[in-house]
Amino acid sequence: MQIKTGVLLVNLGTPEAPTSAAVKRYLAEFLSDPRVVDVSRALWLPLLHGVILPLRSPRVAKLYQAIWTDEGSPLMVYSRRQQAGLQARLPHLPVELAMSYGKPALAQAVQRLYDAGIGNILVLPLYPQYSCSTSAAVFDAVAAFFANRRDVPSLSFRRDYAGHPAYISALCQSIRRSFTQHGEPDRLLFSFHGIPQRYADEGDDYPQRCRLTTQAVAIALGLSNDRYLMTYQSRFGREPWLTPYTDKTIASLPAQGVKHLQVVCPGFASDCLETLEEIQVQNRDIFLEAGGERFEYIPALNDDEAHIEMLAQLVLEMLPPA
Ligand SMILES: C=CC1=C(C)c2cc3[nH]c(cc4nc(cc5[nH]c(cc1n2)c(C)c5CCC(=O)O)C(CCC(=O)O)=C4C)c(C)c3C=C
Ligand SMILES: [Fe+2]
Ligand SMILES: [Fe+2]
Repeated sequence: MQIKTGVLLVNLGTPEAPTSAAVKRYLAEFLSDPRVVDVSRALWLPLLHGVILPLRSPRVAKLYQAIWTDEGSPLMVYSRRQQAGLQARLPHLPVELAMSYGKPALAQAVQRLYDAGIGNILVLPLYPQYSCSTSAAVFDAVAAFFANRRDVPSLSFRRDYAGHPAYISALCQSIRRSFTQHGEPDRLLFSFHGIPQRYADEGDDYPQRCRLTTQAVAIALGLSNDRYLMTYQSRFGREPWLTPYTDKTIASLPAQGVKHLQVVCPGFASDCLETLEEIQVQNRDIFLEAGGERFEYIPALNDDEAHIEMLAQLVLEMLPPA
């Protein structure tokens, strides 16, 4: 009998509504994962529930309100479109979407594949650059689902796709489109979500994976070193995160003669709070207030045809030989 294969697409997750209560539920689950915040539970959980969630949830809910669409949170809207696009492209393989935090819950998505008699699961985290705080959290959750079961299926886990030619080419297409539409900027800034510097010091190769993507795109676009920069955004908490920081760098650029800036965030498969609000609103303001003149944010790959085709290629590469 032939073993049936199914695909599990996984992204981070997002609140169910742009309300303080829904954001609190989402952040409570997300920030309780030791893969995300690894400090001692005895110290962290009282601080999280007593201080961080009550203060942060109402503030962040307002930010979500600013980007919310009629169809819901952008991250969920684009993730659903990616699932539908990939399912249409690969009609013979069931494609499930799961979120690490919130809904659709990963355990339920895996259960659906399990109930459908899938004996081979291809797990594709939608994080182009591996990090212990994201991709490894997906790995843990899939392993936890099967921890108490007798019948574990075959599993393939795509660690990341930071230098995959189809990913680099989809990014280049999107950047070229922006250059054609707005003209070539003085600088192209590649901004990636940050992680604590300590995680990298302890072995997370995320910064190397980000550099690989940036260099591959810069080479493919023929950009010389003085035409682009790479930074890290979305810092959380007090300890040092990867540098240089996106906001500080952007604030310093106009004084160096950079008046026209374009920003691309290759680490986000879908637009979300961190791109649509932090980059497109907050960092645009920082640039203009520092004397910049033109700022354009280049959208994430979202449901671009080239992105769906790239996801299909990744899945086909994971299939066992016929
Ligand atoms: C607390 C530490 C955090 C680490 C480490 C972290 C890593 C990390 N995150 C993403 C992708 C996304 N993060 C998003 C939101 C977000 N991230 C953190 C914290 C950490 N992220 C918080 C607290 C939040 C929520 C918003 C806020 O309170 O500021 C999102 C957007 C979700 C959405 O609903 O739109 C994404 C996507 C990556 C890729 C990454 C490590 C490489
Ligand atoms: Fe994050
Ligand atoms: Fe943020």
